Amino acid sequence: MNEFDLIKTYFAPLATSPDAFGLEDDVASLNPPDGRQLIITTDSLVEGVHFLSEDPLETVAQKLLRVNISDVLAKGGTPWAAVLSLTWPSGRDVRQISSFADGLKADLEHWGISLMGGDTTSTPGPLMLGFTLLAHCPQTGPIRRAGAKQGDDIWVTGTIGDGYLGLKAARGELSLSRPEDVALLAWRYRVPEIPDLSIADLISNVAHASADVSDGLVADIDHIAKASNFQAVIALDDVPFSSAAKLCLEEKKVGRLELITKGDDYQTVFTAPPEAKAAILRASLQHGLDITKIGKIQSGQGVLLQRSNGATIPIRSEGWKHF
Ligand SMILES: Nc1ncnc2c1ncn2[C@@H]1O[C@H](COP(=O)(O)OP(=O)(O)OP(=O)(O)O)[C@@H](O)[C@H]1O
Ligand SMILES: Cc1ncc(C[n+]2csc(CCOP(=O)(O)O)c2C)c(N)n1
Ligand SMILES: [Mg+2]
Ligand SMILES: [Mg+2]
Ligand SMILES: [Mg+2]
Repeated sequence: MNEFDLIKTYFAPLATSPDAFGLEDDVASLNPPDGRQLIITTDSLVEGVHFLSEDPLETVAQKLLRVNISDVLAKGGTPWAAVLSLTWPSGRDVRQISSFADGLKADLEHWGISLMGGDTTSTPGPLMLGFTLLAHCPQTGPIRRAGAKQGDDIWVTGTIGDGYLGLKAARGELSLSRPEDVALLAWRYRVPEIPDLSIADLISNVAHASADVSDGLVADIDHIAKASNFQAVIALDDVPFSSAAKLCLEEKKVGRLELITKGDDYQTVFTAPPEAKAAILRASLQHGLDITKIGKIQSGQGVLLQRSNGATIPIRSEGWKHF
């Protein structure tokens, strides 16, 4: 199958918007929906850096979408259209593109995203995937990292640390008294859990500042603190962990500090004024969103960690850095 057959067979069916011209032209066109503002983000995945060579490509495709969708949701945006850049290793069986396309289709459909175009190349190096996601948000614009106010509560969706533990699990470096939890964690690494679409409206309606967690909970809260020129206090006892992560803590396979600093979570962390609490809990109940209050914004700089005895200590974590 040559490059053009491949695009026609696997990617053209994912171009559901007529403005993608069936992936048979030099460009696609876009008009944001009436009354909405266009937002754009891009994140790449590289074999051996973001996923393991032996990971099924169906899950790699889902991870590729989710690491991008998490940025958009955290800004109060609705995912809409996307561009895919595929750099295929010359030594990898091209038939694997079929599983990649299956994973892509599942998540594109789930999130209502049309593929608008892309690029296909080969390389003597590792598999590299670039994904650019276009989305729309209210005319008031995306919720920024800057904007947190003194007295805001800090909230986080889902649970923290499964991606980090899942990498150990996927590498065969984790054993637990419940082996099914090892398998579950490896799955979480390959297909990160991200909040439901309903988080976008909640963020738009109540958040002063917001970001997704990718580099690490502490580092990403620090981004908000820095951009907003305030200090964040995280109550360590309140950070939500999955039952598998709790088992890892009980069986001393990991420490809580590792879980909150290592990243690969893709949940949303946001700040909101205390009076928004009722609306947040209502949305959480109404949409089945899992949202936990984990801290406060106050005057000062950086991030403090509040221990069980109430004492606060500064915590510095740069999070994941490529160089
Ligand atoms: N090579 C680049 N060229 C232009 N802008 C870039 C480049 N790399 C990053 N940026 C921009 O820098 C800012 C921060 O990017 P970063 O990738 O750290 O954010 P993120 O996607 O939220 O985090 P993560 O990559 O860990 O998911 C964004 O505005 C991003 O568009
Ligand atoms: C094989 C393997 N080793 C390490 C990690 C951990 N990791 C890689 S990049 C990243 C931050 C987000 O990426 P970026 O900043 O590029 O968007 C994290 C936490 C992984 N996922 N897979
Ligand atoms: Mg990025
Ligand atoms: Mg990102
Ligand atoms: Mg981000």
